[in-house]
Amino acid sequence: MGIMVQNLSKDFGDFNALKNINFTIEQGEFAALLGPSGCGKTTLLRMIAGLEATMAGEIYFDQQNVTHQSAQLRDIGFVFQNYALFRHMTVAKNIAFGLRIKASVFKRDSLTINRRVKELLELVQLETLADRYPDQLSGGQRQRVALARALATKPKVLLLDEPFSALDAKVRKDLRRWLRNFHHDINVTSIFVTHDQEEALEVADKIILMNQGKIEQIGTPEQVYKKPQTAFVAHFLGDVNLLHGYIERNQLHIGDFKQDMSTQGSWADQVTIAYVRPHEIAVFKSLSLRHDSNGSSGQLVAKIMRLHTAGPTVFLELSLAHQPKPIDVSIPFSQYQQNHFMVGDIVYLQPLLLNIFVQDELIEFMI
Ligand SMILES: Nc1ncnc2c1ncn2[C@@H]1O[C@H](COP(=O)(O)OP(=O)(O)OP(=O)(O)O)[C@@H](O)[C@H]1O
Repeated sequence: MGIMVQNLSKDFGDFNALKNINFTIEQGEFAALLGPSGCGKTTLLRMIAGLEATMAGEIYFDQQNVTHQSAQLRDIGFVFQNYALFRHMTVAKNIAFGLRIKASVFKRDSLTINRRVKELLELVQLETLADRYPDQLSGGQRQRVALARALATKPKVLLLDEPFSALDAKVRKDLRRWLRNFHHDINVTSIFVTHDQEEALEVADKIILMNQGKIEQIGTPEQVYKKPQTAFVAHFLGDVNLLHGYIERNQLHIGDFKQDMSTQGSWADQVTIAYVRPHEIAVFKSLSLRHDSNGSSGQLVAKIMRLHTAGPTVFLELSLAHQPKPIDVSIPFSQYQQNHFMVGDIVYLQPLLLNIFVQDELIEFMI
């Protein structure tokens, strides 16, 4: 089932928690609502579920307007942050719970219910744990039971509110990979709330990135990561370095690095801020005077202040002339070995991908 949200707003007293939210999620898509704490993700998810009243705007499931429909009628499976399993019930009984409640509606007898529970246990790969109680399970297993329970009645939409937040980092990582594959198999339209950018980038087909009750950007993980439309998105999605520069006569200058901007139009002379990710900077031991076909020339001169290796990657902290703060660059270990980089070395940098902003608006994107 596809979901469409139109002009949705929500106030709590004087506080404007959601401001004119618009997006669509296609049938079978896995969307992440991503943003910092307090940006309105849970409120939005609860409104889609029908657990929070809508003040302005509309919610459609396929073509049907469900804005004022009760949660029970929306045919939704919900997985919460904390597992919310019944402690006095076994895994199988927890999963069967929703089915038994709805048994009269679905005309299900015990045999049908047991068959469905078995099916769900297989789906979440917990067949052998049917008779355990929640206390006898790991956090990851409990969350899989919660997922099976949410899916028991074959909902058309699955909503997950920070489903992994109570788990430790390793289990969290394993479970999100598992969920990605699992979603691929079940193909239920799903929305997943998280404040963890890595999680959203790894799991979701589509990311809806929010900040202070508004949507900053919607796109695939690759689009939001590589083409952030606002400075907030660039900052929020992973490590970025900030480089101060200026445009003069249609040429961008950052230190000795220059980029011709005239192919993209005509630019007023102005100060700019460019964002570049640590792995999107090439590091050279000696100065190269080449002019690239994309109109860039020159390199940024930098000094290695610190370096440390972490498995296959080496992290360099570099200070640059005319830049107020040092920047971080990551390179493959093999390149570090070949070049014998050492603290105190002077090196030459070439940005491979720059996002340039003028007063928080993205004006240019290039490779
Ligand atoms: N019932 C309520 N009454 C008043 N304010 C509320 C209520 N529920 C949420 N808020 C406020 O609305 C804003 C959005 O809250 P929400 O829980 O949706 O954020 P969130 O992005 O899910 O945050 P988190 O990641 O911390 O869970 C917050 O500032 C919160 O304090």
